[in-house]
Amino acid sequence: MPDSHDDLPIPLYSAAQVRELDARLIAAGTPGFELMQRAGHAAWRALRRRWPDAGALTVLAGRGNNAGDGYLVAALAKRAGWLARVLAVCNPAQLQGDAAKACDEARQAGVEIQPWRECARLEGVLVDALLGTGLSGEVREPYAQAIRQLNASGLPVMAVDIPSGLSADTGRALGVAVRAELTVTFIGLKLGLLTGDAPDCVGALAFADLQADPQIVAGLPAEAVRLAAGNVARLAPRPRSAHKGRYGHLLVVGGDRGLGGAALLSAESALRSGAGLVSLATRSEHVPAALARRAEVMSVGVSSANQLLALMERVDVLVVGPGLGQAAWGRSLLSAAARGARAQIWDADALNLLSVGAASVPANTVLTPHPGEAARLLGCDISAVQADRPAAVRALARKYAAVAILKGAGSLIADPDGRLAVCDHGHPAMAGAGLGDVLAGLVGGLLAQGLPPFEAACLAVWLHARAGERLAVQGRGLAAGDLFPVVRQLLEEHAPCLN
Ligand SMILES: NC(=O)C1=CN([C@@H]2O[C@H](COP(=O)(O)OP(=O)(O)OC[C@H]3O[C@@H](n4cnc5c(N)ncnc54)[C@H](OP(=O)(O)O)[C@@H]3O)[C@@H](O)[C@H]2O)[C@@H](O)CC1
Ligand SMILES: Nc1ncnc2c1ncn2[C@@H]1O[C@H](COP(=O)(O)OP(=O)(O)O)[C@@H](O)[C@H]1O
Ligand SMILES: [K+]
Repeated sequence: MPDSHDDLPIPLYSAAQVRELDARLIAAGTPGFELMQRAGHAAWRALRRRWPDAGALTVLAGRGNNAGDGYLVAALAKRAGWLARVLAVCNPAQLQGDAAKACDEARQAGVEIQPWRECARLEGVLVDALLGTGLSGEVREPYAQAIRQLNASGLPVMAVDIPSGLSADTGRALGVAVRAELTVTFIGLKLGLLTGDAPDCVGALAFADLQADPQIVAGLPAEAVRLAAGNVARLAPRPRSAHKGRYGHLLVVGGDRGLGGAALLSAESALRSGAGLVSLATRSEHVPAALARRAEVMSVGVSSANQLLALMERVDVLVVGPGLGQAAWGRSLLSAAARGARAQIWDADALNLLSVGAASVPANTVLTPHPGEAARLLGCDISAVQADRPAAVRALARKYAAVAILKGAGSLIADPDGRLAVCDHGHPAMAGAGLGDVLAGLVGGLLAQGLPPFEAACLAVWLHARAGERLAVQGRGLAAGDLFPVVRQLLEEHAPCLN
């Protein structure tokens, strides 16, 4: 399957940064209204490409420059012979600057402009030009009502720049947000288009650079990067003389009573990503099943911290937490693991124990919380994590001086130095048990093969999400273990084992 997001840029910006880009472009000689006209044209082109035969559109317009873009789309549609109407949530007499000019242009083109009412008739493709990057705070009335009406209409919706109500910084719906089928965004890709509530609001995402001078754009450091084939790390090809000792020895620690499968999934995932040697420290009663399922994994029963410490002497990387439980067994193994000077991945119950102070995080650790675990680690509730996922993952990385992966749609990876990456791949079919265990093993397998923690985390998240997408064509019911052959295949496509 081709990477359908390949045409999107890599850098991601906040709303303030996009405003700064606008200002720099204007200062360098491109008038604001010229940029708005380019935005109008880009949006109109995208709309016509997606709905060539619609023949009618209704623009819902607010009062800022986002509305200006919408008025210009209406003017272009009208001149192309479409039925084009604008429903104005803000009295056009109150529009200012470029937005007022755009409204005049729509009038001159013969566009019908009417005040928006709750009972207003909607027809054709709906163009959401209510709120753009100027949104601040929860959506107020009557905008909220207009958004609800648009969402309830059952008609196709194109969002201009960003679905109204969605925060360009966090991807959170500020009370309510438009659910678009297509979003056309301008100049810089906004971080909030890729995480949080965005996957349910943005629809297909198209990008238009508005012919912005690439040097001016490159002059502004981005807030984050979007993970893509071109910017995730590659494993080096293996020399013909390769031997397993060069690709790391990884030890998975976990699998208390009733939870044995989680640790085994992580171990198999590490094995399937190319780790040289994989061991599993688990409850003795799980060892026969582990050996039967994966004879390649050296499965050992451990009942004490000392046994684990002895095993740790021989390994390079630890994955601690899958199925670890929070009882005495898991606690003592976690505190033993925390004493080891090894690169580690802490997942699941290792994170839950960490949140209650049962251990402290060693250097070179990757934390892999889902939003519930992240909330416990940060001492807040899940809604606070989801309200600002970029801030939450950054806070975790800082608090624990570790690389942190905040999982869930639009997974984010942060390091303590402030690097931030976002993965807009993945699929809701991945919302099932064990997918996180596979990710933890994958990060570990890549660390074992020599990638640094942040690079290993980014590549693992990207491979995992891409594998989920490939499998999701078959629909729900994806079993975590289904990912192994697909991750292997993707890894080879991305970085072949041999030159
Ligand atoms: N040259 C350029 O810069 C280019 C910009 N471009 C376009 O401009 C867009 C940014 O335009 P912008 O900055 O005018 O803001 P925008 O999003 O239209 O809305 C601002 C208005 O919204 C209102 N409002 C705010 N919060 C609210 C709330 N919670 N609930 C309700 N209302 C709320 C607020 O109203 P007020 O509070 O003032 O009454 C304010 O007046 C950008 O997304 C892109 O589409 C392109 O044309 C390319 C060139
Ligand atoms: N809707 C979704 N879209 C994209 N990825 C998802 C979605 N739901 C779950 N995932 C991914 O699946 C994995 C689930 O991990 P986790 O919740 O820890 O599961 P478990 O603990 O059962 O292993 C994470 O990597 C997450 O990002
Ligand atoms: K909008």
